[in-house]
Amino acid sequence: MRPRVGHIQFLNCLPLYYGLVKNQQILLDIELIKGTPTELNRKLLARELDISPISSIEYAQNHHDLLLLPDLTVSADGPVNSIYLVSQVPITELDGKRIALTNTSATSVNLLKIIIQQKYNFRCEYFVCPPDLPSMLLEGEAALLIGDHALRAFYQKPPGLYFYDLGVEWKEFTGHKMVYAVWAVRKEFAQEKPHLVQRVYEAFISSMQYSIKHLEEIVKDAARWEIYTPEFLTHYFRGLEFSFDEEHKKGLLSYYECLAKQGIIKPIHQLNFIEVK
Ligand SMILES: C=C(O[C@@H]1C=C(C(=O)O)C=C[C@H]1O)C(=O)O
Repeated sequence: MRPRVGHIQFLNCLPLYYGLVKNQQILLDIELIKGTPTELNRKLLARELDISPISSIEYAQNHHDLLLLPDLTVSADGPVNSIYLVSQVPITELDGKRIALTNTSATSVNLLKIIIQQKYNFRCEYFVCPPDLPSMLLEGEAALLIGDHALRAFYQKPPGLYFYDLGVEWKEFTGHKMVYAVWAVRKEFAQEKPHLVQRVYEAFISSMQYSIKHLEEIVKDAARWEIYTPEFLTHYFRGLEFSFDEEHKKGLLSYYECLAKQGIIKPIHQLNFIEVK
């Protein structure tokens, strides 16, 4: 059976997908399954996927069953430009209010809870719903959107709303980079088929390297189908980081520490990676 590999169906992962498409052979040798982060999180744990990008919190919650792929994340150093708390009042007036959370996210909904409680010292009430801004704001004072839903909302900026980039809030609060997604493989699969994991890993790494060199080409292709200007897309992609270096590790462990402090996860101090050649 070909390895079943997840793909986040947001523009933020287009640079990683783009290079795979250029490498036609790998697309014949894997089954690529698209979904939102929460769909992919669920599928990897349900053994419906073998390797996938998942929400970074999901690794912390299931690290006994998973291994990380080195050198790959979806991260940002400050502004991420596609994770917004959209509010009808300034953020400083949100204490005690209801906040709608998109059902597509796991990392960012918990990042928001950290920001609200540990940075602002507020208590809010949260409810989860599909990412539709008008209906979210009917019931909530503010709404959290991620990925393409957040990008679109920001681009079309309805009047009278305040937009808070969670990457900026996190950077102000901790001084760290923020890691939103990591690539993980089920431990069992990695033990049984290390050569396949190596192959998929190499394909993603060369895809990432291709994309960094050919950003203009990706923007041009994407702009044909999207509402955004090429300048907007270039700025968006340039703000994203796909690597996993020491600074990303520090940022990720600091996020895990904040989550544990708030009782959302059990403490985790170590990241376990597959061995690659
Ligand atoms: C940068 C983003 O990061 C995403 C946010 C995720 C989450 O909140 O669980 C998961 C995967 C990432 O692709 C985004 O969606 O805009």
